[in-house]
Amino acid sequence: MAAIQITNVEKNYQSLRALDRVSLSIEQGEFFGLLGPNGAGKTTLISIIAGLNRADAGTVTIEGHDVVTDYRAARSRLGVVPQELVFDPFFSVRETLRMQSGYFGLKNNDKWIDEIMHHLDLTNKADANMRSLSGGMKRRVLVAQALVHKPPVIVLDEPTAGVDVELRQTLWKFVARLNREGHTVVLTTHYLEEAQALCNRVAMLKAGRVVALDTTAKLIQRISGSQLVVRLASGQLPDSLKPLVAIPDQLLGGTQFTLRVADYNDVEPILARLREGGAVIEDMQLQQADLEDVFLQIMDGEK
Ligand SMILES: Nc1ncnc2c1ncn2[C@@H]1O[C@H](COP(=O)(O)OP(=O)(O)OP(=O)(O)O)[C@@H](O)[C@H]1O
Repeated sequence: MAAIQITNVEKNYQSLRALDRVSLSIEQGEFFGLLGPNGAGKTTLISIIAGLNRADAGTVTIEGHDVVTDYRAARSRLGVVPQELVFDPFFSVRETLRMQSGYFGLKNNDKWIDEIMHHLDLTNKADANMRSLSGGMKRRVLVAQALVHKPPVIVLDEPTAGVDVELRQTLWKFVARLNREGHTVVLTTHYLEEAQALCNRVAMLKAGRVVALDTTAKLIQRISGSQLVVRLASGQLPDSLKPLVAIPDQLLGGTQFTLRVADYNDVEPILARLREGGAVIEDMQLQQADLEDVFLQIMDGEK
């Protein structure tokens, strides 16, 4: 049984099609990345998964339970870390987590609450009022809140947007551990190096449609070989090299170009052509392709 089964989900906001027949099957134990540029539909999809928003068509099930017709069973299997920070400012961290436990009918949950607070480095803030916490601390509580009922499926909507390196590391360590212990994790993020490091499989959304779905490794393999990034001090990229440009937007007038190369042997002829064309190189680097390159290519509609 899939952890999350999304079948032909559609969502319209007036004339805007935010989700266009999205189908995804996320298996139990996966660490799954949902990627896409601003406005692609990620948050809309997550809020439908969480039962906070209704699809116009299609279905979503969590471990077999429909999020609309079997809401309570679906919701109890799901922990959602939303993008926005919304709290009652008058409660302490511990009270907030106890209340959330109560919502799921859990009375004596302090042992697990203590454990979550420990892993998220919140223990010394347990009795602090929510309103006294910094934004990053509030975000930790948001994560803790999503986990109070030990949900088998955890969905994180941009949990590291604007948070410091320390929280990112604390958070990923904990989430990776939960994943190793068998929890399914679905993540949206704009930090593609994070997605690359953590997710075994990735879906890319663009304008409400799934435009790529594969293992992270296979997506990266789609970009064969390496990339030569050259920055020109003067001159222009000769026409003969333009077909090698991996990121078409760079042809719109920049001085930096990312060129596809199979291996080191390709580099010297490229440099020769640049010199013949009168270009002067300011800087160059040979890089392995990564998820960000794949993302840019797919979003540019090249592949
Ligand atoms: N309540 C709403 N009313 C009208 N349009 C909406 C509403 N919520 C979202 N949209 C639109 O639906 C589209 C998808 O938005 P969504 O927030 O799901 O994108 P996203 O991929 O999460 O973007 P981001 O990366 O910026 O968070 C956008 O064009 C957005 O403007």
